[in-house]
Amino acid sequence: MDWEDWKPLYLRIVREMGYPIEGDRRAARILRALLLEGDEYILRDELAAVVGRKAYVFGCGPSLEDALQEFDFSDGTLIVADGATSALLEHDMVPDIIVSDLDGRIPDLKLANDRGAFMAVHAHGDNVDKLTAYVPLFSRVLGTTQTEPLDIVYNFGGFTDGDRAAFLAEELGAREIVLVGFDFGETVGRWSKPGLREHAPIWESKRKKFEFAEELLKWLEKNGKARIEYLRPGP
Ligand SMILES: Nc1ncnc2c1ncn2[C@@H]1O[C@H](COP(=O)(O)OP(=O)(O)OP(=O)(O)O)[C@@H](O)[C@H]1O
Ligand SMILES: Nc1nc2c(c(=O)[nH]1)N=C(CO)CN2
Ligand SMILES: [Mg+2]
Repeated sequence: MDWEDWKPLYLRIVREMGYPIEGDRRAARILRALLLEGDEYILRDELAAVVGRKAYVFGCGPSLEDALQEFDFSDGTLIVADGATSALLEHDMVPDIIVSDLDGRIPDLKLANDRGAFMAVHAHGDNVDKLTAYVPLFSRVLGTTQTEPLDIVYNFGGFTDGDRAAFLAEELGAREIVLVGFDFGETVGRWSKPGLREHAPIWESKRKKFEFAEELLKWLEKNGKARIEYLRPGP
């Protein structure tokens, strides 16, 4: 997605969420500097080579666990939103790509990365401390931003880790995107935050994030090239 197409959506998000744009810009510059320092960064084409025609994108909704038990995912690229990494590892699956703003369980992200997963690490105004602490731990890292892209820090569109993972899949060539554990609704899945032991009732800022994520996925369905479907486990 071009920055010019993304910009109006982004401006609405920051206005409604109350994020200072300069904070997001600064985070992108810091991520860029960390990537250049560490020399473990990758470019778009290297990540595109990992994405097949069919991609499963795993969110952290409460249905994730049942879906992992019920379905077979061997015919597509496995792209996880952040904490969903831990759920896949518990099912002896290693994601191909982790899309994260680094608020998942870092030891699990690191384990999956050591086992071959590529990282798409997102910079925003509220995760600079996490970027600084954890980016140097990882290999094969592609940087993303939600403001203007920089040379090695990309903006494929998308806001939350989940919908951003779908935008990344589309941009890197997937033409069938299957969303797993994308329940949204009133309950935040337990994989969403390292501190959560159980699924939790939604809180206000998360509700706003879910609203944008759903809207953006509808936008992608309408304007993207990929067919998007939701996979839901049986009752
Ligand atoms: N019910 C749900 N509970 C949790 N995540 C969900 C749910 N439904 C869909 N998702 C998707 O799964 C993703 C999980 O990622 P993660 O929990 O790290 O959130 P995030 O985008 O980093 O937001 P936050 O900054 O609030 O943690 C979300 O971004 C969201 O798009
Ligand atoms: N500034 C800012 N940007 C974000 C944030 C956040 O908390 N602050 N959370 C995100 C993950 O959903 C994506 N983008
Ligand atoms: Mg996250």
